[in-house]
Amino acid sequence: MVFPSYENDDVEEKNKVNIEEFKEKTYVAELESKVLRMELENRDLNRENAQLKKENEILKRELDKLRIPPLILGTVIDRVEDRKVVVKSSTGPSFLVTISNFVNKDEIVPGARVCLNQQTLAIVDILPKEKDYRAMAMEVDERPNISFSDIGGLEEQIKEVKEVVELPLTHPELFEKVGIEPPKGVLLYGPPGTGKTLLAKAVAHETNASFIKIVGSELVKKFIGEGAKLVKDVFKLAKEKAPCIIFIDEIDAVASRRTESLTGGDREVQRTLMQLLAEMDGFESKGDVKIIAATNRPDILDPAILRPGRFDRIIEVPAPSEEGRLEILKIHTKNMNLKHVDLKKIAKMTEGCVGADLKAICTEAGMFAIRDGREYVTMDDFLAAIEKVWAKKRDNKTDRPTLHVMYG
Ligand SMILES: Nc1ncnc2c1ncn2[C@@H]1O[C@H](COP(=O)(O)OP(=O)(O)OP(=O)(O)O)[C@@H](O)[C@H]1O
Repeated sequence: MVFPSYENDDVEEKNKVNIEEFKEKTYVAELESKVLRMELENRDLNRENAQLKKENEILKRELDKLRIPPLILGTVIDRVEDRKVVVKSSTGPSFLVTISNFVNKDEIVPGARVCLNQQTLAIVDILPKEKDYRAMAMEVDERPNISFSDIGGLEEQIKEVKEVVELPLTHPELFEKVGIEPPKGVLLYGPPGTGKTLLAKAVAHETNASFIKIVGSELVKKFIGEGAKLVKDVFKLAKEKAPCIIFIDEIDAVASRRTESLTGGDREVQRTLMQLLAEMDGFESKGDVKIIAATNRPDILDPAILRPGRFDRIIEVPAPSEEGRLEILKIHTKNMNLKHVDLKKIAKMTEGCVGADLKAICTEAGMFAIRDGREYVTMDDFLAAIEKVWAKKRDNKTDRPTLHVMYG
C-alpha cells in the first residue's frame, strides 16, 4: 500500500516553520542589536551634548566678561579682512581690531557703531541703530508734572530757585531794565533724597519749560569717550527745546577737583568737564536755557565750576526740620486712607530722615496695611514702617560732608 507522503509534508511543514522561526529570530536579533547600537549612540550623543553645554557655558561666561561695561564706543571706518576692521574709537585714535567670533560680521559695515572691549579692543557688541545711545543717557521730559506744592519743607529754597531760574525765564526784561545778567547756573547741594531733582522739575513745570536730565556719573562711566560729545548734544538739544531746564545730577562725578594723575579715566572726565565749562561760557545768560546742577558732594567740586558766570548761585537743600518733615508727610499721605495716625508725632520721631525716607515710610506703612488685608493705614503701620526704613538707613549710613568750598 502506498501511503500518502504525510511524513514528507510534515517534514516540509516543519522545515517551513523552522525557517519562519529562524527568520523571526534573526529579525528580532537584528532589531535588538539595532536598539543596542542606537542606545550606545544615544549615550555617546548625550555625553557629547553635556560636554558641548559645558563649553557653551564657559564661552558665555567669557562673552559676558568681554561685554562688561564700560566698553569703548567706536565707529567702523573700513573692513580690511574677513574679521579685521579699522575702527575710530570715541577716545580719538583709530585702531585695526578684530571682530569677536560671537558678533555677526555681516553687520560690521562702515558707519556702524560698535562697542570695543577695553583690554583687547575687539568688537564685542554692536550698538542698536534705531536707539541713539545719546537718548539713553538723557531723560527728556517735555512737561514735568511736579509743582512747588509737591515739595515740603523747602520754602526758602523754592523762593531762591524762583528768583534765580523762574524769573529770568518768565520776565527777562526785568534784568535788562536793571542792567544785570541773571545767574546762568544754580548748584543745589545736600544729602541724597532731599528734593533737589524735585526742585528742578518743579521750576520747569512752573515756567512751561522742557526738562533734560543727565547724570554725571553716567556721562563718564557708561559712555567712555562720549562724555564731551554728550554734553555738546545736551546743550544743542536744550536750545532746540528752549525754554529748557538742563538738570545735571551728580555733577561731582564730572566736576570734581582736577587731579594731577592723568589716567585714561581722569582724562576722560576732564574732557567732559572742559566741554561743560565751554558750553556754559558759550551760551547767553539772558537766554531761555537754564542749568541746575545737584551734588551730594560739594566739598570735592572743582572751584572753576563755581566761578561767577557758571554755577554762581549755590543753594543748600538740607534734610528737613521737624516742621518740614510734617509738611512732607502731609504731601505723601494726602491720598492715603489713614485711621488715627498722628503725623505730628511721626514728624517728631523721624529726625534725620530726608524727604525720600518719609516717602518710603508712607509707602511701607501702606504695604503693611495691605499685607494685613486692611484698606486703611494705622499708626502701628507707620511705626513698623519707620523701623524698617531706619534699619535700611542704618545699614548704609554715610556722614554728610559739610561745604568747605568758598567762592571768591
Ligand atoms: N522736600 C520734599 N518734599 C516732598 N517729597 C520729597 C522731598 N524730598 C524728597 N522727596 C521725595 O523723595 C523722592 C526723591 O527726591 P529727589 O529725587 O528730588 O531727591 P534728590 O535730592 O534729587 O536725591 P539725589 O541727590 O539722590 O538725586 C522724590 O520723588 C519725592 O517723592
